[in-house]
Amino acid sequence: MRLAASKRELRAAMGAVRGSLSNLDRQERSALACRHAWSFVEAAGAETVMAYAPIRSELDVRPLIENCWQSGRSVILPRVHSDTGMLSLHVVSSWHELIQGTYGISEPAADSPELDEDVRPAVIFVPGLAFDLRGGRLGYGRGYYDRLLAHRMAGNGGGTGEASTVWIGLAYAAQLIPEVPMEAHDAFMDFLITEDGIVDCRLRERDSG
Ligand SMILES: Nc1nc2c(c(=O)[nH]1)N(C=O)[C@@H](CNc1ccc(C(=O)N[C@@H](CCC(=O)O)C(=O)O)cc1)CN2
Ligand SMILES: Nc1ncnc2c1ncn2[C@@H]1O[C@H](COP(=O)(O)OP(=O)(O)OP(=O)(O)O)[C@@H](O)[C@H]1O
Repeated sequence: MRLAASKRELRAAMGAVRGSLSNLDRQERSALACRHAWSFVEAAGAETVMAYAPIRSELDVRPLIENCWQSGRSVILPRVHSDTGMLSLHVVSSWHELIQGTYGISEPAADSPELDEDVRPAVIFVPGLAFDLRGGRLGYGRGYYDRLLAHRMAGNGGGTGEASTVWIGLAYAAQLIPEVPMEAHDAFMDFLITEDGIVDCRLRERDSG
């Protein structure tokens, strides 16, 4: 399928772009992006924040996680279930609670209590290889976040009366591209945050497929 092939090529190209930033660049840009993200969390009054434990050259979100802990917010990290393709969500209160999991990602241990299905984080910070200004996202190609949206956050933003979760792509500005090829199942981000600031993607025209 053409779309799958172009996503595959884009993954390789954008992985190389992200990996070509120097360590110092990545550190400085991550710190700036985390500052923007932190002001978002505070302004939104978000008390439960889902993030990720960075791998490879992903934007280092750890300063944001530590800000959340210091301010008494709850931080949620996912655990990968590669057999089902699902993520379980767990509250984590220190780095010591994490173990080395699937794909080398630090994650809550198997005996860490799982959040109930109906608990929705106020915001979710999502890593990726590339994003566009409509909120399009390219990940590693296993569909974990797409499935999280489909199974756990169905009706997100759909006016079900429950507070909806805000999805935020967190990336270096170098990862922004004109258009990520999107399929029907792909999750759009509500906002993008980079070292340059915060972009609201919600009002941009989206057509997927
Ligand atoms: N830090 C971080 N945590 C995350 C994600 C992420 O992108 N970053 N995920 C976002 O979904 C989920 C994990 N998804 C992942 C999917 C594939 C690979 C990966 O390394 N794939 C290999 C291909 C080999 C294979 O597929 O078995 C690769 O890219 O080389 C890593 C994470 C949940 N946690
Ligand atoms: N809701 C869903 N239910 C079942 N399979 C899904 C769902 N969403 C996506 N998938 C499958 O997951 C695979 C990867 O999707 P995609 O290429 O969009 O991944 P990605 O968003 O780049 O990856 P990731 O979220 O792991 O970083 C596809 O084969 C797709 O069919």
